[in-house]
Amino acid sequence: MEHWTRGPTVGRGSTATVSLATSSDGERFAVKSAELSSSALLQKEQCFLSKLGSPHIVKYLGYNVSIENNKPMYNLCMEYVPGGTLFDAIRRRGGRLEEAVIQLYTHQIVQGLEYLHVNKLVHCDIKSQNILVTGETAKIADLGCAKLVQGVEACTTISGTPVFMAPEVARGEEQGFEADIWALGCTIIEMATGGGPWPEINDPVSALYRIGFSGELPEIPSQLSSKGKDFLSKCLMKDPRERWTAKQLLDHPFLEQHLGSKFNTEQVMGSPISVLDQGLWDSFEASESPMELPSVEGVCLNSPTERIKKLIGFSTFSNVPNREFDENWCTVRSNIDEEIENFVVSNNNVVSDEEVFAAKSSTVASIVLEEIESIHCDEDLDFEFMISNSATEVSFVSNNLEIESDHPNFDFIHSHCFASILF
Ligand SMILES: Nc1ncnc2c1ncn2[C@@H]1O[C@H](COP(=O)(O)OP(=O)(O)OP(=O)(O)O)[C@@H](O)[C@H]1O
Repeated sequence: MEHWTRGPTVGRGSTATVSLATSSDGERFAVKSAELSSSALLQKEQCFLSKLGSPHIVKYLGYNVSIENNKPMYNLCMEYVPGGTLFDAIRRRGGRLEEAVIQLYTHQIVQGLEYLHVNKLVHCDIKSQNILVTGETAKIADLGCAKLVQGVEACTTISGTPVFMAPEVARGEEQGFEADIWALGCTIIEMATGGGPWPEINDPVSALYRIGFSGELPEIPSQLSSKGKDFLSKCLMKDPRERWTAKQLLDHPFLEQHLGSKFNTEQVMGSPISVLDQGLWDSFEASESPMELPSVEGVCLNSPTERIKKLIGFSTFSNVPNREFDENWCTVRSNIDEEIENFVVSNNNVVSDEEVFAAKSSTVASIVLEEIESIHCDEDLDFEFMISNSATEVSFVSNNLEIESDHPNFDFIHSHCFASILF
């Protein structure tokens, strides 16, 4: 993906802009771009997408770094899906989809989810705005919030969109595969009604309390067939252990029956319209558990992680840590033979007090560990974790979760980085 030309913008999210692009041999594709300095989520998405291959997940084509307007841009290239999002399609269709179309799209989303879950990935942000459609095809997109589940433990960091969160996620307990199934249920409600699962709630904090603690369930749309209602009820089981898995849902009679797909694709397609700019429906990424609730105005929230990400800034991404910048590096632990992945964070302007040090270590650790887990899930690899003595740079190489060191800030690193303690 070296030679291509950026075309018109086709979509904007909170973290990136998506453009239509043309390769040197005339192929059209989509490029999701963010400034390199703030592309951590996009890079994480690249790591996930590059490992996946399913007709129900948007297809990865490559990535590169370009310089545009004197700024380095990180570009994730993927197939272009001309119909836009399912959210757009619902609006174009007059605010609701007929059951044959709901069934068709649901079937494909469940197939995509089953594929992700078999690969130990939780999408964490299933909603109509993250499903791309074209004619009779639906594909899961936007893996920016996705997480790799290791072993039987569900993720304890929480991401996603408040109104689509499952009760256990809203309570900040865990976010496993079951949470994607709940969000699928909410997406079916969107398709059937044109609205969200909790139409009467209009702020994220109320949504989280209601979902997590009221014991209520979203209303099942009355116009759905009995099979459709039953399918939805299996997605919206309060107890995640009782919720059906994607694999089970694939055998549900709602997906088995062939309602036919003779709907007018013209109506579902058409040019994408802009998405609602509504905090309640926007995603946020990785607040720690126990969960910190979003601010009322806030979309992207005042979680400690977000605050600190902003504080430190991500100003360098390089295959070689910039150790010349600060000569006094401390290797916290290393058994490295070969460098596999490198992530460097630096900010010359930050005062290097203990708090900032801890914050930097923690932020980098959480991002990098997720990144690394996603890349090398089954391998035991060499690793290195280094900190400059002035605490202005942190460097990770490869993937070990343990730190053993006599470093004076070891306690900070250990407790703040690896025990998921809020700071
Ligand atoms: N492959 C694609 N083909 C066509 N349009 C796309 C494609 N990928 C994304 N888009 C458009 O770009 C928009 C933004 O993309 P995306 O949701 O991936 O960005 P984001 O910054 O991760 O969003 P979010 O705010 O949910 O984090 C989408 O809503 C969609 O309209």
